[in-house]
Amino acid sequence: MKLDFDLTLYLVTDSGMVPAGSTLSQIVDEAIQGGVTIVQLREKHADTSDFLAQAKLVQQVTKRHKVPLLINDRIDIALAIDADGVHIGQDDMPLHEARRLLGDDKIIGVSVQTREHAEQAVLGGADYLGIGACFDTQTKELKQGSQGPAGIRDVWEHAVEVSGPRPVRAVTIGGVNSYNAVHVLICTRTTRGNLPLDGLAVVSAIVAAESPRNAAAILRRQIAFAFESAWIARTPAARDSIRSAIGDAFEAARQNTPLVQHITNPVVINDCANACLALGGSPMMATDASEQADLAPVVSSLVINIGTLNAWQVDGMRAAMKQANLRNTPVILDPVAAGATKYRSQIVSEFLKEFGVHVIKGNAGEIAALVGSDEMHVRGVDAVGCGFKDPAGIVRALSLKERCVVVMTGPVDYISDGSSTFAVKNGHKLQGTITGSGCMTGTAVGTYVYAVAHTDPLVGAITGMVAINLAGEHAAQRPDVKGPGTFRAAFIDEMYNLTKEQLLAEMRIEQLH
Ligand SMILES: Cc1ncc(COP(=O)(O)OP(=O)(O)O)c(N)n1
Ligand SMILES: Cc1nc(C(=O)O)sc1CCOP(=O)(O)O
Repeated sequence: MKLDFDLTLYLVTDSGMVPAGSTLSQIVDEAIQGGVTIVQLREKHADTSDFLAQAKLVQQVTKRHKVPLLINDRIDIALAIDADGVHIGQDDMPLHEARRLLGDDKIIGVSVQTREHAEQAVLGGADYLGIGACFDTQTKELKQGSQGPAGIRDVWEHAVEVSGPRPVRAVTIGGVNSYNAVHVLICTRTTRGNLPLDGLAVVSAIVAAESPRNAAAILRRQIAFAFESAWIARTPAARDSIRSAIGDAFEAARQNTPLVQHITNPVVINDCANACLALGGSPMMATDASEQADLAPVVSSLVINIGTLNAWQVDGMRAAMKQANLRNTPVILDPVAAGATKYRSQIVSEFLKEFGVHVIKGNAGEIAALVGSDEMHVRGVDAVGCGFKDPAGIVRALSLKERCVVVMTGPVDYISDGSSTFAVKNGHKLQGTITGSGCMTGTAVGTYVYAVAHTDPLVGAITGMVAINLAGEHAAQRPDVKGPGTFRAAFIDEMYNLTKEQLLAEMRIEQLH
């Protein structure tokens, strides 16, 4: 009978990374104690006798812990030590030959890079797939480059589709670590059925870690978080109590004073800091990469605004998002003028590949650029065009593509988590006459999203939109407001003065999906 196996945290070894004074067997031992559930011995440069000797040593450890041991590429070594199975790549022995030699009781995993590879492996009877490469890696030279979580999802979805009622099992590999583990597992869930990968495969994140045991334990914690996460695809029934949830999120900010860390542009930095304070948050505007790790433990949410992008800001943004992702702190991305220049488009696409972002907030032109629609465009920082035929559908499509909540601002704001989509019809046209009102919207979302992010970032995003738009309406009605200058000050005042009762009585939201 085939051994039951658990792919949750899959350690692939590389003895070239073992630090002086340590042995591979010790590392495997520690890693299993930290939570590794399956081990693959991968010796790319060892001759047969060294490989065999290493395999025997590592097998003593895996047997002691009752964790399966697979052998990379070498069926002969697997047979010699009676390993639990093998892992083979596209250039190795064909699956049917490996199966013939090993028999049905052994585990055979196959590396796949494309839908076609996945289909062949599934139909050929692979026990699991190793889909790669997720990210760039220092561990081996990649023939085809990395696909990012969205590319891995595409292959995984196809594998699930062709494997019928009992989906094949799969992990992804390549550049995976504790910082990006949650992002990878959330972003690779299938669109239909919301099916996650079975786990993650890593080499350097454990073998080269200072403490393989701690590294494995942190990875297990992150994987468990991702499996339990409700960040996407909630059921529409959960929306019944949306109004009271919005009221609760609004109040939570006033009670808990979330620390909203911004890396934003100098044009709006002061307005955003004041808006955050007025709504009940505590603004932090630290931009340097070197201080993000120290700040991260106390940050409630992170707002990344690419308004005046430059290389050192990008470094700070990367460092901050990496830390936020490790702590599962909500990240709000404002892709200002994405689509206006190649540089911005490229940076945003790299960010969305590498980091988990929980809310994207943009105007119609920015959202069009991210979703790949030519119905709207960006001119400078403004959206131009006649509008989307189906704005709610566009927002939902981007949400499903990026696996996050998407807010599209405009005369009507559209907000979707891919499952439910809402229109927020509050707001005043004077908001469009001052610089920074869009950026303050990102701040508002960041202020409210923290409290509910782990259960429902959609609620936090809608709360931010309703609160800021009501403040705009209230400010515009004031007799002392004569135009953009007086509106700007009154806008902050009305954020400060807004009450939960007003919010609940005056919000104009409509559920569209
Ligand atoms: C779990 C897992 N997935 C993929 C691979 C890569 O295997 P392969 O394509 O055979 O490349 P090498 O490992 O031989 O460099 C893997 N080893 N494990
Ligand atoms: C062994 C291997 N296979 C890959 C694939 O894409 O199939 S990537 C890879 C190396 C993964 O190492 P690390 O976790 O250190 O990035």
